[in-house]
Amino acid sequence: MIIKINNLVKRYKDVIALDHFHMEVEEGEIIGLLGPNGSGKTTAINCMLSLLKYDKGEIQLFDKPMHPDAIESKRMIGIVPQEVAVFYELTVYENIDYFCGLYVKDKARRKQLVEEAIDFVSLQDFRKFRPGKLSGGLLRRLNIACGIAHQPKLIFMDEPTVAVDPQSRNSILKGIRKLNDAGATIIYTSHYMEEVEEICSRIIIMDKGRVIAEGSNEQLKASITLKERIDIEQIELNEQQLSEIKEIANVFAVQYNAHNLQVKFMEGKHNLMNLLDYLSGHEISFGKVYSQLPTLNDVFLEITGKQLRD
Ligand SMILES: Nc1ncnc2c1ncn2[C@@H]1O[C@H](COP(=O)(O)OP(=O)(O)OP(=O)(O)O)[C@@H](O)[C@H]1O
Repeated sequence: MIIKINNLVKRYKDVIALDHFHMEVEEGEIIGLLGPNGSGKTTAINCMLSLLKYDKGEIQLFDKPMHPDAIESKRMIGIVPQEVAVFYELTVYENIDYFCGLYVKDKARRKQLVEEAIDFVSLQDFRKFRPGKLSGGLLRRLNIACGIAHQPKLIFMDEPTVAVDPQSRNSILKGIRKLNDAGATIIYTSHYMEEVEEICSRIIIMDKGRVIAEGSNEQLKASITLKERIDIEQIELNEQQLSEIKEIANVFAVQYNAHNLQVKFMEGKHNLMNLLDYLSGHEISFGKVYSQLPTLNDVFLEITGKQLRD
């Protein structure tokens, strides 16, 4: 087991940042830690890395208890922090070389690793640039190169795509898959559900310091009642029509305001057809119609009653 966490509790005075948090990670997984701002993702990572003291619980990395002096374990870990953490007076090459040098003392080996990291994040043309001259997306890529140059087995990435342009974001996500293909286990925190859906083999959803659901993207979506959501714009309905729509097969929730209708369906077939049949049978006119499958936001909403993102 690469990570095993039991009953982790972390308080900041009155705030419970982690409330009996648990997590188990096997080699080769890409785990998505998904939760709204303040749900405890960064605190969980910082506790795992022994950067933060915690009040209660056990943390094992690589089957050994984790503590601040666990040098052997730390050598096998790469960290890409949320805030870009590089030296502005060093060049791209020197930054990566510095971070790699914390773990790899052999100069020839390090040179090779630094070159590989530069290739990996496609910063070949910028190796002599200082960070101040790089765009936001390139800086993020440098941040990643600094975290992974020593070829760690376990990589923590804390919101690596915040504030990057779509092109850099795609290249970061592609890079994460490549690292995983090369054997790294990855813990990826985000509040962007689309990214987590795209790259994670398993997703752990957090709220208020607790794990509220976990599983693959498909398992999580299968676990909720909602299976299809139909939105209809520019529609005029009276109370009676609304209660009749509630009686259509598989409907379990109906919302209507400002001439917009949203109908939620549980498992079943022909939902759109049944709804449109009802509307045409009652000569009700309407504008655009959208049918959507559930998202991870729906999973979060059904469990907590609130949106994943504000
Ligand atoms: N140094 C600190 N002092 C006091 N409270 C803190 C501190 N760091 C975090 N918290 C609180 O702990 C809770 C968890 O915060 P944390 O940063 O771990 O969440 P997060 O899920 O990583 O959020 P974000 O997506 O915004 O980074 C929040 O209520 C936060 O306000």
